[in-house]
Amino acid sequence: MKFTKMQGIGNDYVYVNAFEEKIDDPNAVSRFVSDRHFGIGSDGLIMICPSEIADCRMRMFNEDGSEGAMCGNGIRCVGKYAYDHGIVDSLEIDVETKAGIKHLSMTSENGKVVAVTVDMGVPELTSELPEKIHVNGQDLEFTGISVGNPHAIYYVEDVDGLDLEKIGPDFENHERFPDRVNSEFVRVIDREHVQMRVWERGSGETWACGTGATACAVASMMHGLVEDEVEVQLKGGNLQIRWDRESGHVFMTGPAVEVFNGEIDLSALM
Ligand SMILES: N[C@@H](CCC[C@H](N)C(=O)O)C(=O)O
Repeated sequence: MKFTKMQGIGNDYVYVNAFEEKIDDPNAVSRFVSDRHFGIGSDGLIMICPSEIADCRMRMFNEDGSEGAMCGNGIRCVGKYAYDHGIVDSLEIDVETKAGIKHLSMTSENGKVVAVTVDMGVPELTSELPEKIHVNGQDLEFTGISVGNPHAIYYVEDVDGLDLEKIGPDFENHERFPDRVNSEFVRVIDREHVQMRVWERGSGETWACGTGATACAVASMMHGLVEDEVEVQLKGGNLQIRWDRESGHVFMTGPAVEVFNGEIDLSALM
């Protein structure tokens, strides 16, 4: 199988051009290629597929093989791949996802895409503002936001000090979230900057999460903690999030990078 390794601020996926490649069992392929010791090494698998209603379609799979409805860092890389590899010839494109069609506005340098702004749509509050929860032996408060996939935002004083490998699974699998949840741990730095770490459903701690950063920014805006345009600082870099309250749409801007191309033998899976 031919693939391209790409990353958006350290949230890395194996991308497969499904206009040319066929994958019979993407869940198993995702588990196989994601393995950082026996596979390629990634947070999951993303397929760039033909679409009947948009310029292309993104299917994303977490490291554990589960399919996600939306991926903020992934969709920026899908846009870059589609433009740089000639699937589209416009810097303004629509990408079909399981969470609906997303519009991408891309910026290029020397004919290659370097940054992408994604219209993430209208976020939805999925909890009380905030809601109490007993998790990991503590009484905490979270704010639930859906941007096509589910997020729970927790405000903490010491983001760097959290042992996410230890506590993450309790947050992900809490009974309040029957479909599991992506969990964001957030510190407000000032009215224009927040720091965030994420424990992703299906992939564990990743260096960044675009939908998570969007949800965290929107929660912070709803709580009146920050302005309507904010920089979210993650382990792998920064994302700009802007909420246009008039239309309700939220926009995420960040880089997209191609790391290398390769070919992998999948016969071990057959
Ligand atoms: N890393 C992604 C989110 C991937 C999907 C998520 N783990 C889920 O299962 O909902 C991002 O950048 O948004």
